[in-house]
Amino acid sequence: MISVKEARAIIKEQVSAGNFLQEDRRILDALGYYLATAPLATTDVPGFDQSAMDGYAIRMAERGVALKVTQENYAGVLSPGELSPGEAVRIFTGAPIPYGADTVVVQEKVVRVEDYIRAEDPGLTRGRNIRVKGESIKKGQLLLAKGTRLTAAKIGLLASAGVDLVRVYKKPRVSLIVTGSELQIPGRPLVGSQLYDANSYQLMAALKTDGVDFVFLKRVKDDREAILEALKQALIDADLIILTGGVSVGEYDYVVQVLEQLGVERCFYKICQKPGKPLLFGKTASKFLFGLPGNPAAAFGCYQLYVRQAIRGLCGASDIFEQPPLAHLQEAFEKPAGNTYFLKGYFNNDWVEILKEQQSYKLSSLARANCLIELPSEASVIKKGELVGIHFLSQEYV
Ligand SMILES: Nc1nc2c(c(=O)[nH]1)N[C@H]1C(S)=C(S)[C@@H](COP(=O)(O)OP(=O)(O)OC[C@H]3O[C@@H](n4cnc5c(N)ncnc54)[C@H](O)[C@@H]3O)O[C@H]1N2
Ligand code: MOO
Repeated sequence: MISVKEARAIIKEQVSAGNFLQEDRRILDALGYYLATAPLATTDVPGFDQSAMDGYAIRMAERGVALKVTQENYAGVLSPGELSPGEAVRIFTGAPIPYGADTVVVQEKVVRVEDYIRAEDPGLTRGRNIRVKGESIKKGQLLLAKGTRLTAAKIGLLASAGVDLVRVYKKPRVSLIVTGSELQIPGRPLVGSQLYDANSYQLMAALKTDGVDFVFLKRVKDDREAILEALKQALIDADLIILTGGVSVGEYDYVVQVLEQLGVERCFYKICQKPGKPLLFGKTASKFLFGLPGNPAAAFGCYQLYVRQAIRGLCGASDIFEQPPLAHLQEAFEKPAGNTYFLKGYFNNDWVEILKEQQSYKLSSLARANCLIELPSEASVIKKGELVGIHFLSQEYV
């Protein structure tokens, strides 16, 4: 059995050595992807000197003088035109500054009588309300660093600088194999000692939340041949295989044996942690595999703590298994030293509460949780108010 720290180090090392395939994507199809090369601005932003306000373009030296409005510049106008002495140009936000003008006075600070205006803004200074060409971004400038994950705001930045294609790391295709002869699909009646399959649903949903687009799902009975066939197929279909159930020591727990038969190298099996002790991590030449324990809260916890980080790594993230944020523990907790505990928790305002019902078959507490609290292996008494690491669960925000 290995420690949590060792398990993290092994996954990080293996995943970082993975063969990262790249592809070009349109920026709108690249949300959540990691950049494989740094995109450069195709243009200056702004591309020309332009007005930041609705008002009048003037010469600063002619402030306070009656000026004839000779022209109107709106955003998108083809030519900026020219401003001669004694003139003003009616201008709108985003419109080009006419040659000869050096200042824009906002319309609220202008007195207009027919075709004449007078700028009455004592605070006006030269260059006011003008966005200068290239002030925000210079043509050829590096917009985002390699390894950056594309978010909505970053996609907006790329678009503003004229970038339409980006080179990103391909996301892994995932196969999810859910084992268990006792499993029934929600919506169908339970027979005998059947129970509803929660794992495939929670993991599919988590993968979706985490931006994994290609997931093949297969449910199989605790049958050696069926597991073998499902795994053979998964090794063809996917880059990452996630199995749930059948990783323990029971008579019907075939996963470990079948993996050996298929030549999957076992990187580790069993971690000094609770829950999720029987977690398995393996690899072939180009694929990775996790065997998650069947108990649903343990399976979900192992997904959040390990699989999700591996997926991030395979997507090109370099910051996997970073130190988790800290929170104050709301009440004291005692545990035996030697195992890392991951407790279902609720974080709020710098404090974290340990939820009732920590057993790994109980999902109502997991559904209330927004994080897992990490209590280190060596600790046996953790006092109220002590700082502990918290791992936020995959969540979508609206
Ligand atoms: N003698 C020992 N027994 C067990 C040990 C051990 O060390 N020695 N470890 C226990 C721990 S901890 C866990 S976790 C489980 C892991 O067992 P498996 O991964 O082999 O999982 P199963 O036996 O298939 O199932 C465990 C439990 O979870 C339920 N389950 C399974 N799949 C689903 C699903 N998709 N949706 C909902 N519930 C599911 C299953 O019915 C069982 O109740 O082993 C302990 N035993
Ligand atoms: O540790 Mo098991 O993974 O408790 O349910």
